[in-house]
Amino acid sequence: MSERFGEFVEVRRHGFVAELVLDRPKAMNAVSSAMAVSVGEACASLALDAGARVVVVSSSASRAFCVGADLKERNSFSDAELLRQRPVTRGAYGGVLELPMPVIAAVHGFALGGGFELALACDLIVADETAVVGLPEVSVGVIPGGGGTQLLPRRVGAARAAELIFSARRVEAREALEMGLVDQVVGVGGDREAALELAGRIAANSPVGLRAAKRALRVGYGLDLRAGLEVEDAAWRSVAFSGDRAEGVAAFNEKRAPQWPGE
Ligand SMILES: CCCCCCCCCCCCC[C@H](O)CC(=O)SCCNC(=O)CCNC(=O)[C@H](O)C(C)(C)COP(=O)(O)OP(=O)(O)OC[C@H]1O[C@@H](n2cnc3c(N)ncnc32)[C@H](O)[C@@H]1OP(=O)(O)O
Repeated sequence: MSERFGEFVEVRRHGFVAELVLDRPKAMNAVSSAMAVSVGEACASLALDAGARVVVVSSSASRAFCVGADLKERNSFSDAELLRQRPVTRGAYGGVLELPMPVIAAVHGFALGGGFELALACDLIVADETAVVGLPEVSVGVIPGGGGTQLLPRRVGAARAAELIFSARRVEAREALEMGLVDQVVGVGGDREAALELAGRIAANSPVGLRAAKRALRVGYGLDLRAGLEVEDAAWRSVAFSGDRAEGVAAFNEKRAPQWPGE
């Protein structure tokens, strides 16, 4: 089953895994205003989809995951149009970042600028050997505006994030893995399959638990330990009396696979 969101985004279902496909291959998924709107709409729909336990963000473009903001479109923008477009693209990136379930980016080819920021907004990044990532914005006179200045240091530390953003350099797959910019590197063309396989393994777990664990990880990160432990306690209490917990414990004791109620 699949659903289109505008011309450039498709959502496909694989059981409890939803795949959000960036589908503007002729422009290497350059993020135009229309595409940003569609990404935001698709995320708003997925956020309310209890059957989507895990989301994979993939690309139909052969050479790229996403090459960032559409510089051709932006070249035609007046200052007013650029400012008007900002909340639209914030909606797209915020939509990915705020998805309540685990999100995995499947990256091959170029993931640059806003394209890498979309991947950084995901929880995990699976790349193939062709992946080339980076935040080159200062080389075109801007700065990472899709969360990169905040998300990259959380992945690789302040100094490495500074080096990558200041130098605007691209990083190929193997070095990206060593630096922690991506979490897995697979053979050429294997990123989507590997991401869907990982998503399937994660989706076999409690959907209630997965969403609570993501909340604790996201909200607690960056807090001091005491405040972080309070966030974890609140997340624990949100699942302590859930149907999923009851089912999980019963299934373990009855030596059978759980059938998660998802509530
Ligand atoms: C996380 C939640 C928080 C929310 C906070 C707020 C959110 C706000 C959201 C803002 C959006 C993000 C903004 C972002 O930070 C800013 C940017 O992304 S700036 C752009 C960054 N990207 C780049 O700099 C990449 C530019 N492209 C290249 O470097 C090269 O094209 C390439 C990708 C390395 C490929 O090089 P080549 O193989 O040599 O091929 P070509 O260069 O000839 O390109 C082929 C063809 O594609 C066109 N193209 C490539 N990139 C873009 C692009 N970014 N936009 C538009 N078009 C692009 C290129 O022009 C060629 O076209 P042709 O000449 O064939 O017509």
